[in-house]
Amino acid sequence: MQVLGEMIAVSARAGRTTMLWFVLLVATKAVSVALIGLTQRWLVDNAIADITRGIVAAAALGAVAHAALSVSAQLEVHLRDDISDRAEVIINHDILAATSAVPTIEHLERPDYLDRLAMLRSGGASGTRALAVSTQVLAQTAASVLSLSLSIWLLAGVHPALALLALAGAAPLVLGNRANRLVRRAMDATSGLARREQALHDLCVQPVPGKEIRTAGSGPELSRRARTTWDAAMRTEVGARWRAAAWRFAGWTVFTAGFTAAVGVVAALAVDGRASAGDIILIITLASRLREQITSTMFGIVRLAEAGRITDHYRWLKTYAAAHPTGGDAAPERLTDGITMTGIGFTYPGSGAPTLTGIDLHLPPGAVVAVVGVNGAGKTTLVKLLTGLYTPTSGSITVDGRPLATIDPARWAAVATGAFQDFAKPQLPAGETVGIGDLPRLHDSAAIRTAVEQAGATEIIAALPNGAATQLGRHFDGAELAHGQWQKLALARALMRQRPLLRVLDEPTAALDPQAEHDLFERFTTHTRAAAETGTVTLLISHRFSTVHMADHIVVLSHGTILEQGSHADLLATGGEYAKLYTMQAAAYAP
Ligand SMILES: Nc1ncnc2c1ncn2[C@@H]1O[C@H](COP(=O)(O)OP(=O)(O)OP(=O)(O)O)[C@@H](O)[C@H]1O
Repeated sequence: MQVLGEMIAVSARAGRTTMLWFVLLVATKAVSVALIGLTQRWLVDNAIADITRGIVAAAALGAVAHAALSVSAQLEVHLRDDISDRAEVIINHDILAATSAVPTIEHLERPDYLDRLAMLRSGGASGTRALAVSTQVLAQTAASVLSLSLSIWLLAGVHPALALLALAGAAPLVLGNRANRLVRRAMDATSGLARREQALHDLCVQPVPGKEIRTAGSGPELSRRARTTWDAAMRTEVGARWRAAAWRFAGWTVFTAGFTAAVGVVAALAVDGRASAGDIILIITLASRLREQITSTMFGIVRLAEAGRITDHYRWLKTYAAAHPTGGDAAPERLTDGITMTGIGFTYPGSGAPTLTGIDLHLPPGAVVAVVGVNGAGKTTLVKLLTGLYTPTSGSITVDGRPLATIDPARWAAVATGAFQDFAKPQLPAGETVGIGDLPRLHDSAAIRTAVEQAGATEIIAALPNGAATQLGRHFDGAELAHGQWQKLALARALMRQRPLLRVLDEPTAALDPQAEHDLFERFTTHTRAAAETGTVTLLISHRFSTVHMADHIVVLSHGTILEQGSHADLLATGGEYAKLYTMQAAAYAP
């Protein structure tokens, strides 16, 4: 019932008046078929009885019924598509809003969420279109049922046994429904495989991974895996389709047997003189239309079932978003006490082992804190918790003594900024690529210039044919940049907010050479200390110790726990893990 309510609500939002006109049209079409059968009977009976006025009236009424049928059939398609197009825009907007409304990114890494999103976005009749057209299909199906019922009622008027055609007619509906359920279940069961195949396919055909795949010569193996995955999905789907076809065939066999029997009954009645010539015409007209009426009813039910499935995913997404309410307190304007993590533990959803355990860490205001550790130690995960992209499984994070959980995620995001190792390459004009780092100043060219300068990207913009106005990226025939140049722009984006409370730099310079990284961080730390009145905490993750040693405080992570922490000098003096790694790297870089 809720699914039905959701379908109707979407169409009402797309156009209430157009929808009412549409319902009126399909009802007219449904009644026209019965009227055509009746007028033909009157016409024939009046012609045999030689009643001129009756012939004229039946012919006129028949002509009106035919005209109503063809006009409503034409307009029906136009109105249905018009409402569906508008509804589809609304649905897509809702999906995007529901996806981006969730302040954490957990859902974007959850397979069940991605499966539902993939099914919704699959396009065509099995995606959002199915929902967009659902109310119109509902009205059309109701009209088909009405038309079918009128036909059966008229048939029963000639002889009650002819009403049994309804039973025969129900067979394709019932068995067809069973067939559709089979196919639907198979499609749901294979959506994960389809996503896996798509991921393998993308690896082979997209330019960035394609380079690596071709050099390694792993293309044939990946294609083989994609094919195996595809075959497995297809086997399940094709098997289900064959079984569904068998059920449909059985349904139509029952109907054909019933139709043959009905023709036999009418022939016997005519021989006995209990049926008029008009009755015979009526029976033939209606019975021949029965097949079309049953087909459209069945087709309508299939599409409604599909729409129900899609509506269910759509409602799930909206409920998921609603379960992550936004709102909360304002973030402080400046930090006086800093950010504190107490007893933090974190396990990724669906993962058995914790990634972080027992993290106790104080990030003082105005400090530059570096986090080091081997790959997989949990550095990025720590950043995800501090920026609010994930919620800790245990423990608490406080900002100037206030729990981060009570601060509005959107307002916390507005005072945090970050540059990440897996940075985005927004294909926008160069200035906007940087400006989106602080939306209110998207077109503030002075602010953009400053951020670009601090990120050491001035020369990159200057070399573009139209400077900051140059469209970037190949998707839109724009200028393409080198990977490291894109990374510098990502860094500039993170610098758009000049006075954040938290600035996260998660290996944002991995594509730069060590000297460039060193110079950049020197500028950064100077800048952060200059902005001391805001108390900005800068959290820096880097594998390069020549950069790390500039930090005020260094945290060494290992297997999700803090191994040691202190200043560069303290840690060297302790002679622990940090001292070992630092000495090793210094020796490797020594001339
Ligand atoms: N989305 C995720 N779902 C499940 N596990 C994850 C996810 N992201 C990371 N992990 C796991 O968490 C652990 C820590 O990952 P994290 O990215 O925090 O490490 P890191 O120290 O930043 O590593 P690197 O230096 O390579 O960037 C890894 O074992 C990784 O497999």
